[in-house]
Amino acid sequence: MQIERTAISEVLILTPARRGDERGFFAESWNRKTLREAGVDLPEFVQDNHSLSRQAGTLRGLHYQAPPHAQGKLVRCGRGSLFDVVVDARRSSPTYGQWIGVELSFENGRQIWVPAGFLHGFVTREPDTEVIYKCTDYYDRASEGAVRWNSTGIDWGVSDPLLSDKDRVATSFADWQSPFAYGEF
Ligand SMILES: Cc1cn([C@H]2C[C@H](O)[C@@H](COP(=O)(O)OP(=O)(O)O[C@H]3O[C@H](C)C(=O)[C@H](O)[C@H]3O)O2)c(=O)[nH]c1=O
Repeated sequence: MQIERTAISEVLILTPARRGDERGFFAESWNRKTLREAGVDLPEFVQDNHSLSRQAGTLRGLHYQAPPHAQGKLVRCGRGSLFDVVVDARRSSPTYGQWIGVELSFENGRQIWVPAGFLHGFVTREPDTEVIYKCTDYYDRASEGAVRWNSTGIDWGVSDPLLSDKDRVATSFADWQSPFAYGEF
C-alpha cells in the first residue's frame, strides 16, 4: 500500500499494491491492519456506495452531510476515470477553502481519503465511469447539502458539465454557512 500526503495534511492518497499474473491482477482494496501498521488509522466504515456515470463530463458535487452525520469517504474508481476534488470546509481551519484534486482511474488504482468536514465532488473523464466509496456514517437525507461546483475556484477541466437539478441550483461557497468546526472530528 503506497500512502501519499497532500497539501492538506488530513487528505491522503492511498494506492494498494496489485499482484499481477497472466490472468490480470489481485489487490486488497481495503485492509485496516495494513494501514494501521503504516501509521494510518481511519475511522470505522459503515456503508459502501457505488455510482455509475454514463456520460464523460458528469459532475457530482460538491456534497457533504452535516454533523452529527458527517461522513468521511474513501473513494476509488472501479471503471473509467475521474477528477476527484475535496475542499476544506472546517471553519477556522488554516486551509479553509483550499482544495485538492486527484485523477482516479481503474488503471492507476488510486484512492483518496476525504475526512469528515470536507466537501467532496468529482467530474468523470470517460463514459461509463464507476465510483466506489466507503463511508464512515450512514446516508441521512435530512443532513445532506451541496455547494455549487464552480464557486470555489476549482479547475475542473470542464465548462459545461452534466449536473443533477440539486447541483445546478446549489448555494455558492461564499454564501454558504459551513456546519463544520476545525478540530471537531
Ligand atoms: C448519497 C446517497 C444517495 N442515495 C439516493 C438518493 C437519490 O435517490 C439517489 C441519488 O442521490 P444523489 O443524486 O445525491 O447522488 P450523487 O449526486 O452521486 O451524490 C453523491 O455524490 C457525492 C460525490 C458524494 O460524495 C456523496 O456520497 C453523494 O452526495 O441515491 C442513497 O440512497 N444513499 C446515499 O448514500
